[in-house]
Amino acid sequence: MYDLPSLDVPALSAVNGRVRLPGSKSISNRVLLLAALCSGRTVLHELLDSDDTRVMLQALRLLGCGVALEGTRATIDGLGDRPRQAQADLFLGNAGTAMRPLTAALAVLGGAYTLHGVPRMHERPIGDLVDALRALGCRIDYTGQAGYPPLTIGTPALRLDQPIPVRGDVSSQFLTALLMALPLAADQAPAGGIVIEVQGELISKPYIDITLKLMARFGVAVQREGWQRFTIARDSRYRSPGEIQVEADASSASYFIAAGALSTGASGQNGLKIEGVGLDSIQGDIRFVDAARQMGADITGEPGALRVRPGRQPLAAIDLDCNPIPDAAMTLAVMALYADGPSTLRNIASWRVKETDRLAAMACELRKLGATVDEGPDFLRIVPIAPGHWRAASIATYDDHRMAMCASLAAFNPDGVPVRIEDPRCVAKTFPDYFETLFGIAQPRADVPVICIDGPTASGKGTLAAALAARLGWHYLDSGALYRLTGLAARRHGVALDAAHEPRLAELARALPLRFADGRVWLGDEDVSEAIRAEQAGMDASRVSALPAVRAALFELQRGAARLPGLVADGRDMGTVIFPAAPLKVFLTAGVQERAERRHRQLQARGVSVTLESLRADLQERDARDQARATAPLKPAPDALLLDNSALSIEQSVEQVLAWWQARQPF
Ligand SMILES: Nc1ncnc2c1ncn2[C@@H]1O[C@H](COP(=O)(O)OP(=O)(O)OP(=O)(O)O)[C@@H](O)[C@H]1O
Ligand SMILES: Nc1ccn([C@H]2C[C@H](O)[C@@H](COP(=O)(O)O)O2)c(=O)n1
Repeated sequence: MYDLPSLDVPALSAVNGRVRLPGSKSISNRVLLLAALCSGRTVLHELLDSDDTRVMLQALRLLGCGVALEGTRATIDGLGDRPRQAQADLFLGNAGTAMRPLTAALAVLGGAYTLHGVPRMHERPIGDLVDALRALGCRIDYTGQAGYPPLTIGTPALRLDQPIPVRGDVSSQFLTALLMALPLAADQAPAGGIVIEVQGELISKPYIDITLKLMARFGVAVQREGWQRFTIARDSRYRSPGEIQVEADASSASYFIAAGALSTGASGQNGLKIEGVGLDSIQGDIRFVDAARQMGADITGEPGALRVRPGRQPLAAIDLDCNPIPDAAMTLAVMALYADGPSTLRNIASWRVKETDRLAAMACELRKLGATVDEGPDFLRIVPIAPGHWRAASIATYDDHRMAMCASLAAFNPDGVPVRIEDPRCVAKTFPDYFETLFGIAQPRADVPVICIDGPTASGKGTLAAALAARLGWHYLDSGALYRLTGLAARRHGVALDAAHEPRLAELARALPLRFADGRVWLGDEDVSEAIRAEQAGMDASRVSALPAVRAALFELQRGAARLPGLVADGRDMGTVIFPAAPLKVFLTAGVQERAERRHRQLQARGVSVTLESLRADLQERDARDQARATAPLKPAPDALLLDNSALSIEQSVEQVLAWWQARQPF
């Protein structure tokens, strides 16, 4: 996950290959609660690991459930045969799929509970659900603003003989919450069962369908009359199905379907396989496929998977009632930017009470990209952006995961402008590794951005480059480590480090069995992290690096390190030979005495005893060799910016380079 203030997504041209998506949020939190409410043990496979499921899991633990988590597999021992905690304070973040159903379940069961969340959760209405619960005898009080969390829950005196009215036109989660909670009171039901009557036109019906299908898996079959009347039989009781496989998230699939549809060029033609969710999904957002097809996407179903290829381009404009797919419809809003005319997304008033007011947020952010957008009370009309008119924009995400994921689709613009995503961490709500997943299958429209840091020994290149990479969320290439590893491999094989053995040394370099993992460097089975940092290893590296065949052998490996979203590379020839087209090259220097002292302090800290004088001499010898060699000598690229950091702190050097980088950005 990118835990950064912002993430710059370079312009993208295509996606291809295969992608496996995390589990559905809607299914994950429903099955977690159902597993908690039944007797026996339920094993949930491919459960989503995200902010919203984490708050649910923590709440279930506090209520007394057995919860064991192993990767994406959760084992839940339900409260049907375990003592339930009669009191608990439950923090539910911004998870509507936890707040609403837990409110209903605990209000029906009774106890002394407090339910609260992040400030935005306290702005998301829950009054219609609370009214319905109070009408059947539940005791619920608001501790803040009436109609909104936080809430306290007491012990009910249930009256189940009359139909329970609930509004269906604000959020379908209120009905879902009642449906999942009321089987807990089935033993007190009248002979005809417990009846729920929906008032107003029910929105987001497919989500109710998921609820009913999952309740049936747990042994409770609800009788449905249209979308107005639901009856829970008197003998209803939750029973564990034993195991449940959670489908991949159909809403998350929408971003990859859109990316596949927007792909251009040969690399996108083979398409993208989206694994974990197929056309037979129980999730309502699978209907996004129909909308995307209507716009021209070429989507085929495979067992448990979808395949998307670019179809019609530009996409066809649409005019659609998006009520059944409120979440995935946000993806259509961005696809509309690439259409052949204005698109209208209707019946999306529920967007206003989601993680943010999504109607206002989407309109505002699409305009930043250059679109003309009309925002109505319950619709958006989006005029596409003509090629040549896309603007590089810094997109605000409003702590809303879907805003961030939608915004990334603007990177497929034909003008090749990058897009900046503010607070990319918000995707943790449903898809913590969204950007890593996208970058893993996306092709950049042009070269991946690279910042080169070259300079003499101990000038601080590695320290600066690693810090820059962390600040930007980019990859980091320590090219010196490759020469150090080659020198070490040669010593291990007894090969002399001289020109007479150049072909053999090049062979070793080409076949280095290297692995970088968890900050450690491995050569075959040996952890050589310390060994390659010895001063002798630096000197050996300097020797083998003077040989052209060795340099040639390591060329492709270094070039291949330039991966999305960007690379910071440090060495001697990053700017001159490996990445000559890099948009920012820095030649980092410091006085020789300063560098010798830094290295001296560094070695002392590692417990290595060496004199300052000998270090200084070694350093000068190494620099002289690196500068004098015929191939790729150490020297600044003609377009490099010089940075003498003798009198700068590490942080000052980092800020300086970031300022140079930012000055080159269009945002
Ligand atoms: N601006 C700075 N001010 C003070 N100390 C620094 C500065 N930059 C780096 N250092 C320190 O200098 C030491 C050498 O830095 P580093 O190892 O990053 O240099 P390098 O150029 O990558 O070296 P090499 O050429 O051997 O790879 C480290 O201990 C680092 O913390
Ligand atoms: N791009 C590079 C990187 C390193 N070398 C050589 C020259 C150095 O003396 C030696 C060790 O590098 P360090 O780890 O100290 O950065 O490797 C090179 O020629 N080209």
